[in-house]
Amino acid sequence: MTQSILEQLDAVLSSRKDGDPGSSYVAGLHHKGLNKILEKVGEEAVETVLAAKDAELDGDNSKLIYETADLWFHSLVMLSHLGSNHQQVLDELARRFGLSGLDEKAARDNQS
Ligand SMILES: N=c1c2ncn([C@@H]3O[C@H](COP(=O)(O)OP(=O)(O)OP(=O)(O)O)[C@@H](O)[C@H]3O)c2ncn1[C@@H]1O[C@H](COP(=O)(O)O)[C@@H](O)[C@H]1O
Repeated sequence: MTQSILEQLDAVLSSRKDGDPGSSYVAGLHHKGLNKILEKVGEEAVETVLAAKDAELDGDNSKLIYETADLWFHSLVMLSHLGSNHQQVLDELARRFGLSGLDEKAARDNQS
């Protein structure tokens, strides 16, 4: 089975918990600890907000996409550091989507 990019990334992030902080950025973050990771998440969140404002002004979303990738990446490092992973977030979103999502699918299936 092909692994999604998030599954592959989670596996790498997890493996970096025992990695060499000198040769791996993620191992370096794990080594520095939760406060450093949270600092990065906060920093990337601010950069994402600023990029969204710029995107609204100039109509170019490329920096916004780049910064959002940085934010997602550091959020995944945070989850990994605390023993969680992306799948638990997807499960939570799926739970919220819940019945309304199933209704939409049923409506689409009925149309086809
Ligand atoms: N996807 C990423 C990724 N996205 C962003 N970053 C890093 O996140 C940092 C972004 O923070 P900044 O822009 O503030 O850059 P910085 O000034 O270098 O950061 P600080 O010194 O302030 O901490 C950069 O150093 C980026 O290289 C990433 N570093 C690694 N990965 C992936 O993570 C995996 C493991 O990486 P290593 O642990 O380095 O092997 C690899 O598969 C990589 O592809």
